[in-house]
Amino acid sequence: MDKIEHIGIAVKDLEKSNQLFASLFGKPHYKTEEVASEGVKTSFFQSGPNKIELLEATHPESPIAKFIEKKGEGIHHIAFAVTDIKAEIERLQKEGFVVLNKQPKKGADHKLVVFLHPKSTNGVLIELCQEIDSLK
Ligand SMILES: CC[C@H](C(=O)O)C(=O)SCCNC(=O)CCNC(=O)[C@H](O)C(C)(C)COP(=O)(O)OP(=O)(O)OC[C@H]1O[C@@H](n2cnc3c(N)ncnc32)[C@H](O)[C@@H]1OP(=O)(O)O
Ligand SMILES: [Co+2]
Repeated sequence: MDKIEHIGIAVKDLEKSNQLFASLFGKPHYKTEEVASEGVKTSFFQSGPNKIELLEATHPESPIAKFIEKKGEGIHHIAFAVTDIKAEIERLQKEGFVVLNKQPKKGADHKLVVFLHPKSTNGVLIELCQEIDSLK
């Protein structure tokens, strides 16, 4: 795992939170993207080398809707950049982590992604991301 790729924050109202974080960072988000397969609408902010991903649920069954129902708005996951997501899945399964999707799936911001169950990572939902362009 090379670096933190982004921190995901669950929000109820993406428009409102876009304004809030634009005033926090002093600049607007650089993109918004819907990921229908995840039931989310996202917006991304760049702050120096760091990225923040705001996520709003697009339907009640969305992981974000369930998270907010249970825990309210707040940090939802930490995503790490990896160079070989398939090798990482193998490695982490051998290490005993619970990989939620054995096949990488299309994420936002031009990435392939995998998630680890928070119960296997001290209660923090971990996402692994590989740039789609870097696929061998
Ligand atoms: C891919 C687009 C974008 C990107 O970056 O590219 C994204 O990041 S999309 C982000 C949204 N998608 C996901 O989160 C996919 C992975 N998540 C899941 O598969 C589920 O949310 C899962 C399995 C983590 C939980 O789903 P479940 O149906 O089991 O919900 P429960 O409420 O029953 O949760 C079980 C248990 O886990 C705790 N939990 C749930 N979410 C989180 C979280 N984000 N961080 C920490 N803990 C979490 C929840 O509190 C329950 O624990 P308990 O002690 O039983 O209360
Ligand atoms: Co994410």
